[in-house]
Amino acid sequence: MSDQSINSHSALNDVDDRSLLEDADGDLFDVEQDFDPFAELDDDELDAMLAKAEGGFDATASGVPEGFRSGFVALVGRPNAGKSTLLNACFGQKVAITSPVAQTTRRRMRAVINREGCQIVIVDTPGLHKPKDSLGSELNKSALSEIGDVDVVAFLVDATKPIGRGDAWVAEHVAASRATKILVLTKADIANPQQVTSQLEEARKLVDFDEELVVSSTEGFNVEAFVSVVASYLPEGPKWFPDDMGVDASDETLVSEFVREKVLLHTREEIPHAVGVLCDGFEYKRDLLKLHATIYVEREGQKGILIGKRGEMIKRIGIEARRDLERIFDTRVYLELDVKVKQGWREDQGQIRRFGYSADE
Ligand SMILES: Nc1nc2c(ncn2[C@@H]2O[C@H](COP(=O)(O)OP(=O)(O)OP(=O)(O)O)[C@@H](O)[C@H]2O)c(=O)[nH]1
Repeated sequence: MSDQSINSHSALNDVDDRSLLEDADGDLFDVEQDFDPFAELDDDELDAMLAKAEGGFDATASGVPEGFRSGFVALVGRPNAGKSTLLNACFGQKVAITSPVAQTTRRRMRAVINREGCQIVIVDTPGLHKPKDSLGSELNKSALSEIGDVDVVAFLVDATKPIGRGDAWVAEHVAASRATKILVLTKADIANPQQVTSQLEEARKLVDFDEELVVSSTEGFNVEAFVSVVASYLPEGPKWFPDDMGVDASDETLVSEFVREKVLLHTREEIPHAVGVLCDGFEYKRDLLKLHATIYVEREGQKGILIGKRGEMIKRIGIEARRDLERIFDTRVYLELDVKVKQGWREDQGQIRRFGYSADE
């Protein structure tokens, strides 16, 4: 479907739509966040997992080739280090949203990647930072909880930004982990050789790394090398997930995240941080996927900016989000957006949870 035909049908583009303009003080919706990593396993796989937990993995019994490796790697680092971009590059498709805005990632996302002889679950975490509100504390909690729970921790450091106190603080947590530690210097394509050398030297002072790699996720440089290095440190084990497992985000989560990414890309200053998105309508009608999402901001002024002059901003956000969603769901998409005000939601644990941004998700 062309933009023109979507334009002519979607209420998204109808800025006189009352729902876009009315004041909103209703409660947020509950989001379904019910990913159960074990729900997909059959009895044999569960048995193999239990055997492993009890101290032994029998490759023959589990049906995977001798020497097959599987496990979890967490990507951690400061906001903007390039964690989500590396996850997308390893996965081979954009599933985690990315933007130049710090703290883009608010939900831990796990993506299953399969390569010859191994299955790796890559865990993207929110950037670790000094929290300014309850939302920030939740994001840190979520990222830190992963460090203690995986086989490998990849500490991502931006090659172009001098290592500072923030990195040192992240490094303390990485150093304390019992997992294998890999230093990943990111954005090699825009760093000069001196930056790379000095960043590596500085990072080595922070943690005793088992391995180090310089990568460019956007250029695909050393992405497969990263996968191979991670795989070499994983324990022998079964395929925990079916090959087509993909990511642990629900369809509704992907919708709300891709809408939020477009908000981050097109707005400035406080708006990106004040925005929370919920997908509250998801319905297939023959070959059309009908979606509805509500964008929550904290103040009336922010709502006005988001809608824009004659609705141009919200229209742009909707068109770009729809394009991504058509690619992800491989079908035509009809997307409606509302903008509502929810004052002070970033200090409200209940709302943070309903958006799916809490550490317990
Ligand atoms: N040139 C270049 N830019 C990159 C590379 N990796 C990431 N970026 C850019 O850096 C910015 C931040 O990338 P993200 O992947 O969103 O960073 P993140 O660590 O997930 O950020 P948070 O969600 O804030 O924790 C985006 O604008 C990316 O396009 C790279 O290899 N090269």
